[in-house]
Order: sequence, then C-alpha cells, then structure tokens
Amino acid sequence: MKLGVMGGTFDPVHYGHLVVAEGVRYEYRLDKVIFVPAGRPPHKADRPMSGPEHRLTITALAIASNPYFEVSDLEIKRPGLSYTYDTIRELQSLYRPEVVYFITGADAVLELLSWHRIRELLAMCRFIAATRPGYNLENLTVKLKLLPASLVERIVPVEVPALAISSSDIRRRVSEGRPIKYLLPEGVEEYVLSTGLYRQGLHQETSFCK
Ligand SMILES: Nc1ncnc2c1ncn2[C@@H]1O[C@H](COP(=O)(O)OP(=O)(O)OP(=O)(O)O)[C@@H](O)[C@H]1O
Ligand SMILES: O=C(O)c1ccc[n+]([C@@H]2O[C@H](COP(=O)([O-])O)[C@@H](O)[C@H]2O)c1
Repeated sequence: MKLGVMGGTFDPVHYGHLVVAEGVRYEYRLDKVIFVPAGRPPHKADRPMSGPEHRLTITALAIASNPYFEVSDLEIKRPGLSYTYDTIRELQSLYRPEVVYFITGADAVLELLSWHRIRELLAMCRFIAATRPGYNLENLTVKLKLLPASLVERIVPVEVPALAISSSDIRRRVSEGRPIKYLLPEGVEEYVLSTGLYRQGLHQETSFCK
C-alpha cells in the first residue's frame, strides 16, 4: 500500500489543501491520503486556533466526496505537541504501508530543519513538497544544507495548480464580513458561517487546543 499523509492545522481547510492532496495522490498513484488535523502544531503552539473538534469536522466535510481521502483524529487524541515523527510512526504501525509520503506545501517544507527528529523522520517517510504561490522551492537545498544529501533527496517537489488561498486570509475575510465562497467547499463554508467561527477576528478565536 502507498499511503499519503496530509498534515495541517486546517483552520479552516480550503481548496488549496484539496488540490495539493489530489494532485499528489494522482501523480504517485497513492492508495489513500489521510488528512491529519494537527492537535497542537509544534510551531504554532502559542497561537490561538479553533478547537480541534471544529477542525476535525470541517476536514471530514471537505473530503467526504473523495473516495481516496480519509481523516484521522490521531493527533487530536494524542496529548502534547503534535510531532509529525510520532504521527508517521503511529500510521506505519496501523497500516503497515509499503511507503509513506508526507505531503506539505512549499512554505512548510522550507522550514523542515526546525522539525522534531527531522533526520529520523526523513529516513522513515518521503516528503512531497507541493508548489505554493509566494514560496520558492529553488531555495530548498540551500535552506536544508545542514542535512545529508541522501536525506534531502527524499524530498520531492511536485507542481500543483497554483491557488493563492490561505486559512489566514479566509479567517480575516470572515471577520471583515467579506465573501469566502469558492475558496473552500460549500459544506465547510456553511459550517463556518453557521457556527460563527472566525467572526470575532483572530485574537478571539474559539479555543486553544489542550
Ligand atoms: N494554497 C496552498 N497551496 C499549496 N499548499 C498549501 C496551500 N495552503 C496550504 N498548503 C499546505 O497545506 C499544509 C497545511 O496548511 P495549513 O493548514 O497551515 O493552511 P494555511 O493556509 O497555510 O494556514 P495559515 O494561513 O493559517 O498559515 C501545509 O503543508 C501548507 O504548506
Ligand atoms: O513535527 C514537527 O516538528 C512539525 C513542525 C512543523 C509542522 N509540522 C506539521 O506540518 C504540517 C503542516 O503544518 P501547518 O502549520 O502548515 O499546518 C502539520 O501536520 C504540522 O503538524 C510538524
């Protein structure tokens, strides 16, 4: 089995995430892509974010129409910071896949040097770095020059349709009463608007992950 793992804060999930996951699934003929909403993302630990139950629900709504996509609450259930290293280990023992691809956007992959146990993580799974407007993957080898070339080779860039959509822009739009239609799936839009998520602005988001 070839397993894709799409990790993210998903606050909220949007078409940028879905286009990346579907593009990589097709390119690499993945059997399954598991979306893993971060319980407590390590590099955003002191930042307010919506409660995990909201982020899990909207991720499930967003992927419902794709038979290759699944969502996992594994990071949300795990106490402490949500390190990708722990997640991949857990998924490997659950699914016993032949190979795991961790799917990230260019912005996240450019910061890989600061990730927990990055050398071991790169040895355990391959990384797919999807293109993202505003981020240049040509800098990747310079940014990661402290890592052995044999590990950097395990990070593969993939070109996906450029969508300049971000969760932070969507949150800002909601708080300013501007439209978010066509930036994210309708079901997610309805959920966001009906629950009042993001309406009070970034400084008053619903809760911290515990
Ligand atoms: N429009 C996009 N194109 C390509 N990759 C993306 C895009 N949006 C998000 N990603 C990638 O998806 C993963 C999860 O992203 P995340 O949930 O943090 O969304 P975000 O839009 O970057 O959020 P925020 O604006 O709050 O930082 C990351 O690896 C990120 O690089
Ligand atoms: O494990 C780490 O040290 C680590 C550091 C930064 C980011 N990540 C993961 O990378 C994914 C994308 O993060 P984000 O913040 O862009 O949504 C998400 O699954 C995070 O948990 C993981």
